[in-house]
Amino acid sequence: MIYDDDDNIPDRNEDINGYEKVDRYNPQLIENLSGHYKEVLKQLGENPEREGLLKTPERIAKAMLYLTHGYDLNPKEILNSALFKEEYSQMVVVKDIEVYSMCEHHMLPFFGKAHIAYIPNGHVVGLSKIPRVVDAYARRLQVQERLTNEIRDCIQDALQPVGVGVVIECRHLCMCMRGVQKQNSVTTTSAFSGGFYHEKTRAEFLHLISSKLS
Ligand SMILES: Nc1nc2c(ncn2[C@@H]2O[C@H](COP(=O)(O)OP(=O)(O)OP(=O)(O)O)[C@@H](O)[C@H]2O)c(=O)[nH]1
Ligand SMILES: [Zn+2]
Repeated sequence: MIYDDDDNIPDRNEDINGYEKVDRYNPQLIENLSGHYKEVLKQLGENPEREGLLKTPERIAKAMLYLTHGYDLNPKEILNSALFKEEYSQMVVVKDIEVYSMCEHHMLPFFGKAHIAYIPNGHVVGLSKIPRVVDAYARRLQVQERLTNEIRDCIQDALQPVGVGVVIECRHLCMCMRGVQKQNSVTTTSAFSGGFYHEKTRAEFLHLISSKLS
């Protein structure tokens, strides 16, 4: 069933991140989106009534809602929920964090790894919260550069550490399976703050993320 106008579409208002808030798990929203995806299948030359495709519009709707659920999350709150007073003043590095995001230009996936470091300034954060922040920003329509900066800024704001370093390496499917069709190109972006502008600190970070656990 397709809704032509605002009938039955869940209330929208601005969320904490300044985006329009949707009631992501509302069955009405899923039904509404499914109707649109059924139409997309038709327009692509498919027959949405054939057996294999009967549940596909609903599956796409649910998948897309999941792939954009980062809009519902407040990354700064995630970090603030697990700050611990601790006099550790060396670099903390969490590396090889899987990233799955979607480019905002083609809505195709880009994926790879994020490496995050910070130097505490009286507080450390629960380690799991760092990948959670990566996900909260990655599970939105993104460009890799903005994703990188947003993670840096969020950690800097919430922890007020001596500095933050973020390196992200991704493959963009919009460059592999269409367009320029370069299967092996990897894009690396980085963002730093505070102490990470110092050459030695940055070198230590880059060394730590390149070393492998044996
Ligand atoms: N900077 C940046 N560009 C991205 C990212 N993801 C996709 N893009 C690029 O966004 C650009 C959009 O360019 P357009 O020329 O408007 O789109 P297009 O005709 O589909 O471009 P092609 O991909 O070259 O075929 C492309 O060059 C993509 O490679 C990203 O995370 N960061
Ligand atoms: Zn793209």
